[in-house]
Amino acid sequence: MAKSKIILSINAGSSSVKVSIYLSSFRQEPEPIAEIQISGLTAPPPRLKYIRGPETICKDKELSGEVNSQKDALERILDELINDKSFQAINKKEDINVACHRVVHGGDYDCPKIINDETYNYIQALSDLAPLHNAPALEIVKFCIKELPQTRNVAAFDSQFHQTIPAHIRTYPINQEIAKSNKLRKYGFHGISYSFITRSAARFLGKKESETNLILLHLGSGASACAIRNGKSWDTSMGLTPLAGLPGATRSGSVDPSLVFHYASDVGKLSPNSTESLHISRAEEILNKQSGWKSLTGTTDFGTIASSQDDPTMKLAFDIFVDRVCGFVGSYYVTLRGNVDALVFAGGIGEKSDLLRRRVTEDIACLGFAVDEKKNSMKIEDVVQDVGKDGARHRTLVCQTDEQVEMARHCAMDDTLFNGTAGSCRIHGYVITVILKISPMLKVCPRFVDGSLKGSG
Ligand SMILES: Nc1ncnc2c1ncn2[C@@H]1O[C@H](COP(=O)(O)OP(=O)(O)O)[C@@H](O)[C@H]1O
Ligand SMILES: CC(=O)OP(=O)(O)O
Ligand SMILES: [Mg+2]
Repeated sequence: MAKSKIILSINAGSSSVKVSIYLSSFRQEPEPIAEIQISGLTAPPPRLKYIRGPETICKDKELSGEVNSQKDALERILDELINDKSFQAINKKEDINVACHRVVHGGDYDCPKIINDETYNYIQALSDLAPLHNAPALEIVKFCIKELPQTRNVAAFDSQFHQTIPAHIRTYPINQEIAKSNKLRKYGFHGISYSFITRSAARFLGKKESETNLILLHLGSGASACAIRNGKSWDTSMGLTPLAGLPGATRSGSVDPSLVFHYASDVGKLSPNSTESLHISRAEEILNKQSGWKSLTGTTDFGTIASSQDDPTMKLAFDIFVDRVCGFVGSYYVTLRGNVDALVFAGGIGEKSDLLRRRVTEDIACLGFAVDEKKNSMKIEDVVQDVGKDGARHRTLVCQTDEQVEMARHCAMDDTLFNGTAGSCRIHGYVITVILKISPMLKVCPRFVDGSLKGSG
């Protein structure tokens, strides 16, 4: 019987870093032993929450100036875990066997990969297509490779779940030669979350996943919608990048593409914040980082917007969100031909704002969705909770999504990720030595290239 391993699941979102720690045996459900997160990176001061087993160690501690990026957040999280003498599972860095990283843009990858030279470079090349996510996630990967040399690093991709989107939905009506050579298509994101929600909702409904049709809403700092047809992604609102579709904390969501040319004369130029690892134009920077709730209201916290509806500015932001969300629900209702087992709300806003759920369901009542006022205003405590009105044509659910456990599951269920060979990685001058398990994989997988090991996941 193989030894249990400690898996660290690292979810670097645009406004938070959430880390869950699991004790895991091969092909068993990972057992959660602690979770720790730093949120509010776009609405300082950031806040720390740490739960170990049944104990809440720290609920909502304000952090002073030292945490400014996702990498800072992970550094702080690791310090907290290693210095917690009561946390027996991790006494030293070497106790962490696998670090699984949420990487938003995985291009054509359709499954998680061990991070080695090849996969690292592939992900880095996609950084410009997920400017709020891939570069910060890679900073975290780099940090782990340097600080946790004994740990196997795995990347799980938000885009991998959407590889099933059919050609007529994922193709943009542009020159197809250019589209193919530049890989311009709809990729879609939040897929790790959608995979968790689909499985959880199907189980809740007592249906086989492969027979379940859902409209899913992951509404957090970044927000998107997804149509699930027979358990698989059929359409989703984000596209080539996570900017498309719904507005978010700092993102505009979809706007007329020509808007960019009318915004200001210099927005096409490279932003001063462009770096070696991320080339971003002023236009992309404005639409990704200086739009959305921040530009409309001054806050990125949708909780504040929802609770300030007497203020016309806050009301406008809220109404815009309801309008755009309803637009996608209507569109996905049609693309699923009305075969919808449930509408599911998830993500920070979807799980916490009963007002948003009520307003959206009121506006799509013509499709047969309705929430029960009492059920909808109750605290969401289960993984999936029914908030729908008895007798409504379609069910309405809330799912407390868990991207970290979904990633840990990938690692626990897959032989290569859990037991396989880890490739070493040479990044920015660091040559990282790894636990190289002498295995049959050696024959087919890794090859030495100028001193570093190039392996495939
Ligand atoms: N009570 C609340 N009502 C509405 N929105 C909330 C509430 N609490 C938190 N939020 C929103 O949830 C967002 C975070 O969602 P989350 O899914 O955790 O974000 P991330 O995209 O960083 O993963 C915050 O930006 C905040 O706007
Ligand atoms: C893809 C995306 O927007 O992720 P998040 O909501 O975590 O920022
Ligand atoms: Mg998120």
